This record gives sequence, C-alpha cells and structure tokens, in this order.
Amino acid sequence: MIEFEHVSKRYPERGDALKDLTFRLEAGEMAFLTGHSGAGKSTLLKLIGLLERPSRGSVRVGDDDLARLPRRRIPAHRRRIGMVFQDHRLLAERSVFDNVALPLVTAGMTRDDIGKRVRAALDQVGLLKLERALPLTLSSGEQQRVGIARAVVGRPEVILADEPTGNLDPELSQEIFRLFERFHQLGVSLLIATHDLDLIQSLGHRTLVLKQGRLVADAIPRPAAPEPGPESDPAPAP
Ligand SMILES: Nc1ncnc2c1ncn2[C@@H]1O[C@H](COP(=O)(O)OP(=O)(O)OP(=O)(O)O)[C@@H](O)[C@H]1O
Repeated sequence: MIEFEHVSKRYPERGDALKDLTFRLEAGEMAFLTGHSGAGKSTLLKLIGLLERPSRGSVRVGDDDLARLPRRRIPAHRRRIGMVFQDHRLLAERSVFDNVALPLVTAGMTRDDIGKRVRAALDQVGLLKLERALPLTLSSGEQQRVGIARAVVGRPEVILADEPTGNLDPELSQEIFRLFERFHQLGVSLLIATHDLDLIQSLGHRTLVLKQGRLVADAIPRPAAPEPGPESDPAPAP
C-alpha cells in the first residue's frame, strides 16, 4: 500500500513541483501516472523511493511513514522497491548477469543465491540466454528487459517505472507492458509514469493524471467506442 496525504514538494530554485496530492494505491494494484512534461511524475516516484522528501504532507509505504523512517532502515526500504528508468542506467562494461546481480551484491547476498535469483529474473524477462552479453550489444527492448530484471531481482513489493517505454516503438512497448502485467498478476504493486496514452487506454488500469503538480484525474479509462459501421447507420427514411 502506498498512501499520499496532502503531499507537496517545492524545489527551492523552481517552486512547487507537487501540490497537495492525496491518493492511495492498494497492495497489488497496478496504476499509470501521466501528465504533461514537468507535471511532477518523476518527483512523485522519487518521493516513494525516498530519493526526495516532501516539503509538506505524509507518504506511507506499507506500515512505514517515510518521514519517520530511521536512516538505518532506508536501504531496506529501497530494497522493497524496484525502479525502472527510461534510459535503463545499465553499466556498459559489465555483463547482463552482473548488471542484474548488482542490487543483490550490494545487499550482501551469497554467490550461490545471487546466481539463482539472477537467472530466475532473467528467465522472467526472457533473457536467460544473454546473461554473458554486454548491454550495448543488445537491442533497446532487450536493454529495457535487463533493466526490469534488475528491478525485480530483489523480489520487490513495488515496481516504480519512469517512462519505461519512452525510447521504444509501439510493439516493444506492448511487450514491456505485458511483462509489467505479469508481475502485477504475481501480486506486485506497480506505478508506471508514461506519456503513452494509447497503451494506457488499451490496458484499462487506473490512471492518475497530474497537471502542474496537482492530481486532476484518477480513474480507469474506458476503451474507446468503436467507430460506427455501416450496419449502425440510421435506416434511410422511407
Ligand atoms: N532536482 C530538481 N531540482 C529542481 N527542480 C526540479 C528537480 N526535479 C524536478 N524539478 C522541477 O519540478 C517540476 C516537475 O518535474 P518532474 O521531473 O517531476 O516532471 P515530469 O512530469 O516527470 O516531467 P517529464 O515528463 O518531462 O519527465 C519541473 O518544473 C522540474 O523542472
């Protein structure tokens, strides 16, 4: 569960990025976050990952009020969250395996456990055969799947994705969103910031819309009505 209560975020040099946001994402829920460039999407995700702190209001993740989380528990909090970025942020000189292993190495896991977890994560994203490859030898869709494997390798409760398909064509974007839906079916909570309105519309999950830092809509989009065909044309007058 993620809960924002009257959250505002002000960057001293730029002013308000988020204004009085209140919403709740239930455990296991999948939702999209959309809005114009500069609307505050990345800032909202950063508050959940504790990469930024709110200026006002409270953010809760599970039982934790993030403002009261002791410093020593911040690494454990970050491990509950898998982050996926538009630009993958992979280490170019390290193999796919090493990139995915990184969060587990940082967490001090044993080599055996790391091997098992990394291969399971690569299997989930369909990249088991490429574990020795270097990221730059992969397509952008494959690189993004490595980024997703790295995000899920620690078995997070929450996945936050910031424009994960920003660099991908529509077919690869579909593939990435199908992967996210699979994690959703496994019980992971997901909040995905995206500009891809067609995909949002077609998938029919809850969508939060930000405009200049305010939450201006929170609803499940209905699929677009089909264009009226000839059979639905009104009968000609006799
Ligand atoms: N570290 C920062 N320091 C100062 N201002 C920032 C910082 N990060 C974001 N901002 C400002 O906060 C506002 C919201 O930015 P944010 O990146 O959250 O929007 P966004 O909706 O993710 O945009 P985009 O879709 O372009 O990524 C913008 O005006 C931006 O300039």
